[in-house]
Amino acid sequence: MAMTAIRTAPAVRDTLTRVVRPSWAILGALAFVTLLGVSIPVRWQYAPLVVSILLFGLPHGAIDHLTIPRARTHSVTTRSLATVGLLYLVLGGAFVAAWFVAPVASFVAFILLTWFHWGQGDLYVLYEMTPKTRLSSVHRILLVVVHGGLPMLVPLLAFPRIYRRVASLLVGTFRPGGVADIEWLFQPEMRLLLGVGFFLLVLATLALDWRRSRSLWRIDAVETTLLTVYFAAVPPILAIGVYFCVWHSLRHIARVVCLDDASVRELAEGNLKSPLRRFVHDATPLTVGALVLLAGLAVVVPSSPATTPEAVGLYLVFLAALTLPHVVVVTILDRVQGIW
Ligand SMILES: CC1=C(/C=C/C(C)=C/C=C/C(C)=C/C=C/C=C(C)/C=C/C=C(C)/C=C/C2=C(C)CCCC2(C)C)C(C)(C)CCC1
Ligand SMILES: [Fe+2]
Repeated sequence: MAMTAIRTAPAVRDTLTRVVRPSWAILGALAFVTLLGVSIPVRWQYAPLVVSILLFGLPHGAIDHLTIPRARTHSVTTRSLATVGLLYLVLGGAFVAAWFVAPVASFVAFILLTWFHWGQGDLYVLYEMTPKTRLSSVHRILLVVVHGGLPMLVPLLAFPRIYRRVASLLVGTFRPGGVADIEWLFQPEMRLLLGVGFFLLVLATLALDWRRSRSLWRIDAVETTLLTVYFAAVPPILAIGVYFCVWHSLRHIARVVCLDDASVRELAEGNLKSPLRRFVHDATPLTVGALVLLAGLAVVVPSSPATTPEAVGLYLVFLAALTLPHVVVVTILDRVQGIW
């Protein structure tokens, strides 16, 4: 069985620790106040997703065109830029077309793709935080399945009605009432089956962690428990919005910032400003480019959004289209960095 361990500079690990700890604190605090009975008005629950358009969320993918050359320490050329542009055009365009033709299947594909992608993001962080640990491929796959499954599956188990409403919003933009095709997914028997199966996978993963490395086990147990409680307690639209910004996107931004040697040096000296300024400089043009495309999508969909939930639904469809090429870039990055 293939075993992998990646090499990590201590400065990279320190940078990741700096973003991992606040993400634990923020999600933990939100879960805690929710469990105390504090409820956030529904209108405000959309705020983190709206904020993610400019902060963390959209920008985290807006440097995809620079990521692979940097990871390979090659220079960025017109050809490398054109390749990423074409990747986005073909895969992103195909996914948008798929929403028009088969909205229900596209929704399910979006959930499964996000499941993989958010899991792969966490796998990288676990590797970096425990750099001498070698993991079998089965163990890596289980970590991806569990970490991606926590945000995608726990809300389905805990808040099936809201999950269904979001599904209906996304699918309904293209085919009103189409969500009826996946009614079975929200039934108690199905959720019980998925919940039990997932719980067994969590136990198997933690058992493998324990055998392989106590520090991996500690971090994984903390993250798994935290994310389970968080997604079981916090209303899903709010929970996913905050997670997307301060967990997934922030970790990815830290990862790509650390591909730049000058930034790593500055971070080691405690200089956070310059690497951050460079990131904003690199990510701004294509964040703006993506916003223009989002505005274009709002015009061509069959029912243009008229309310905040509908606008957020359309933004999620847009993210789905960006996710496919983004996942290809991150998967190549995983390969270059020796995760797979
Ligand atoms: C480079 C480039 C560009 C840009 C790009 C970008 C900017 C990217 C980004 C990317 C991104 C930014 C991505 C993202 C992703 C995201 C995601 C993946 C999400 C998901 C989510 C979900 C799936 C959710 C859902 C839900 C809710 C919300 C609630 C309830 C429950 C549920 C779960 C259903 C352009 C095109 C301009 C051009 C070409 C090149
Ligand atoms: Fe991502």
